[in-house]
Amino acid sequence: MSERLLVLVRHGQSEWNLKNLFTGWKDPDLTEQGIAEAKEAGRKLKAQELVFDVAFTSVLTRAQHTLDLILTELGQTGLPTSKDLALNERDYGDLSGLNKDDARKKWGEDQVHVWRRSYDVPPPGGESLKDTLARALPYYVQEILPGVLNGKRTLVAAHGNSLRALIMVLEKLSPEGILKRELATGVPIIYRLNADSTVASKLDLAG
Ligand SMILES: O=C(O)[C@H](O)COP(=O)(O)O
Repeated sequence: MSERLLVLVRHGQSEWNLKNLFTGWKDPDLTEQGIAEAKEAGRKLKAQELVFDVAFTSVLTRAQHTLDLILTELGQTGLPTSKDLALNERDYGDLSGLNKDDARKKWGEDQVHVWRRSYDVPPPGGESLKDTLARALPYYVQEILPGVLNGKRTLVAAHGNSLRALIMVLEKLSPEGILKRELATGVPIIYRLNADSTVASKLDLAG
């Protein structure tokens, strides 16, 4: 029986994470720390003796660069990889490029938290987590999940909110449950699925 392996990893720290700017669909690369985090993610996956058959990432540089660094650490460069906008970060709309602390000063702590973590309240001109889920979930169901269920060991390098959307489905979290869920940069989460696509086991490689 194949193992139905699905590993999710958020990209390493980006230049705009470091500057504390809303990023969304803007396309900064990784910082030195982000590069180190991605390499460390690769080393952690290697220590778990994981080998992959396919990879998926977004069309944004920070996720693709993270994937490249992980695959290099694993000695698996050249792995068949699909890149799709469906896995992009949530579009932060008019907030993109603004400093998160400046936004809190302007709109208040609570409003900014609602924009960043609520399920269905979009930031001005941008996507809510629900909107993000509406484009990430069909891609997961149609492009990623069938391979996983057929034994293709799968690595997904994407973004805080596109992965929160998938995690909400995988872990059957409520809108209240996902509100509190934070994803650290460069920390792989290893899922093994049952044949019915529910989660059989989960291992978070934090720390
Ligand atoms: O797009 C961004 O700004 C970050 O990647 C994620 O932002 P968040 O922590 O506000 O969801």
